[in-house]
Amino acid sequence: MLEELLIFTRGGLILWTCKELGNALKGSPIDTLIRSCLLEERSGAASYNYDAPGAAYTLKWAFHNKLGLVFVAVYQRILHLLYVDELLAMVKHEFSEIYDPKRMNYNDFNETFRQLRKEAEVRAEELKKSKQLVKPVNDGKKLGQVKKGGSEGGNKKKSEANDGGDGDSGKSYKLENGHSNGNHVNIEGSRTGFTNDKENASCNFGAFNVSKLQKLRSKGGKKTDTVVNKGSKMDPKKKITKKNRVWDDSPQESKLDFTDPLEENGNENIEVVATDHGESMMDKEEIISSDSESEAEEVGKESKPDTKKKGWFSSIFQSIAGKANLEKSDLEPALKALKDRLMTKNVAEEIAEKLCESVAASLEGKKLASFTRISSTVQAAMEEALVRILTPRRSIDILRDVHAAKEQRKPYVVVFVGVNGVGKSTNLAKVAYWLLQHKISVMMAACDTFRSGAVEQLRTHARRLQIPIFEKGYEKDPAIVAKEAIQEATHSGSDVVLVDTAGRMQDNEPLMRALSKLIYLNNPDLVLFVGEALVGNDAVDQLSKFNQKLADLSTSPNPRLIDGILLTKFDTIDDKVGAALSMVYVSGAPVMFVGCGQSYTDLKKLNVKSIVKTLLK
Ligand SMILES: Nc1nc2c(ncn2[C@@H]2O[C@H](COP(=O)(O)OP(=O)(O)OP(=O)(O)O)[C@@H](O)[C@H]2O)c(=O)[nH]1
Repeated sequence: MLEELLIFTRGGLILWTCKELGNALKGSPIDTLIRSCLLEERSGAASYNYDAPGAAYTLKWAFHNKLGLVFVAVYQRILHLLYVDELLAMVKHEFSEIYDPKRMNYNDFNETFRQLRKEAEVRAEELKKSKQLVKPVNDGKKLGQVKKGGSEGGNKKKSEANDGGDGDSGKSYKLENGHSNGNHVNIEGSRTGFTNDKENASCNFGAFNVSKLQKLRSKGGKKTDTVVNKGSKMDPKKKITKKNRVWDDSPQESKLDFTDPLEENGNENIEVVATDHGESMMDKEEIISSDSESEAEEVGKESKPDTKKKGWFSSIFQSIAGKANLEKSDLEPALKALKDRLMTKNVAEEIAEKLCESVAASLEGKKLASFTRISSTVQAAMEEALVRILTPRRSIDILRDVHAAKEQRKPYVVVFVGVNGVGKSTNLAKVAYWLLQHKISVMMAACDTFRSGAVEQLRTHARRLQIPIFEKGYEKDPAIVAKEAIQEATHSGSDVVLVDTAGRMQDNEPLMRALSKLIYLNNPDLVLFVGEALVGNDAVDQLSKFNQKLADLSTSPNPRLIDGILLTKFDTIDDKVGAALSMVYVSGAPVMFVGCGQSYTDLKKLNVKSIVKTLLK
């Protein structure tokens, strides 16, 4: 049986909810759907599963993009209700007929809904009996015309008035009419406002199971639910060919700098480095604009419309110039091109696909007056989505947290994890250097007791930086070494312990188990995943499996997962910046540092604006 049907605006106002349905919902499935799925550019998924204690729900949704409305149905997963998609389409159609942005009370919709539900149930029953295949309903135009047989377009004036409604995002969802949740849901339009809630929810996205990780990340727990997804399969053999990769130290003429100096008010050394890099960055930016001037102008808010020849986007939309409303078929070619473009920038295929599905879902049915507006609207929607994903949902201010730990007389502990050779030790040393510049005392803990030479490598960094190192040689349990290092740091009054760990492949179960133990035993303040910016689809595999293994192999009921990402070798990737997007999308963890060279000062912050611009170029 259907548990809930809710209609709200994209701005967050609940317009109508069915009071007759079922019992009060357990947990907060709708809040979680919005936070974990709709606002994270995962709305292209077919459905969303939510587990609360004593209940397992499936949620389905439909958008009326032109009117800025969202329709969500919730039902018990066990029931496999066949009519929900049809019912949503019918409700969408009928409600759009009576919707008025100025109107607040829709009690008269109760009776309409009752009829629609009855009709949908009867149809589903008939189909079941006759074993016919359920035909998809297109926006309720064929079915459920309980009153008059209008269409979405029948509400022109109202929809125009509401066209800008999307900008309202950021208000709260006020649950009215005694909605069963009985609470207010704060939906921030920007990820910066999100808290890191622990929830039993997830979204499944094809083979690499993003949703599971999403759930694990937010809950910090083990598998609870899955989401049905029509989605595509990721072919692990399919690799993106990378061109012009440079491995040596020589600066590359055409490479880009997508980073910000680590600290605006940083120390002299970092500022000097930043200044040097700033100059070269300007050069590089100039190279980009002269390479593809017309395309670059289409990207971002600074772009000037229609001053140059039409780019790839424009040509794709030529066939639908002048269309009043965007339909899925209109969007498909453009989104296919967008997906390919993202993949050329090293975005993992699965991520590119999901993003395009989400953008399509947000644009379908939107009223677009002219060719130019179609182009810019699609581009703007993708740009917004990318910014939203890359902008950290919560700030992790290491310096502030270090001082807070200091006040409690305990060291702040960071564990560096990742696959082999990505630059863990080198970038650990860079972070140590950065902390020293902020007058924070640092101790290194040599917990790579596996690879020969690893301890000596770290010792060299410690000597150069003149900081203490805690080491116990090789073949020791790294979890115990880390524990002793933290005890030592507590005694000696070190502010921070940076724990180096052995590189390990995400599928290496014994080593992953050892890492899980290290994290469980020492409960670090920050688990930093060090990953190369050079990877494409592998980025997803590495990060998702690290998270998965940390969750599965932990003995704790609330396992710790990756808190942040340190992206290395950014100086070698030219404009193939997609790994940053893939990693953040798949883990939800922010990129906290970017390694962009082999000296201690080569550590920066990610410049989201620059990355987005490059991804869309
Ligand atoms: N160009 C460039 N090279 C880097 C960067 N960070 C690290 N490297 C180089 O990458 C190589 C591997 O670095 P390590 O720090 O030894 O990597 P690791 O992850 O500790 O290696 P394992 O302990 O074997 O897993 C070294 O040659 C580093 O100089 C970076 O940001 N840019």
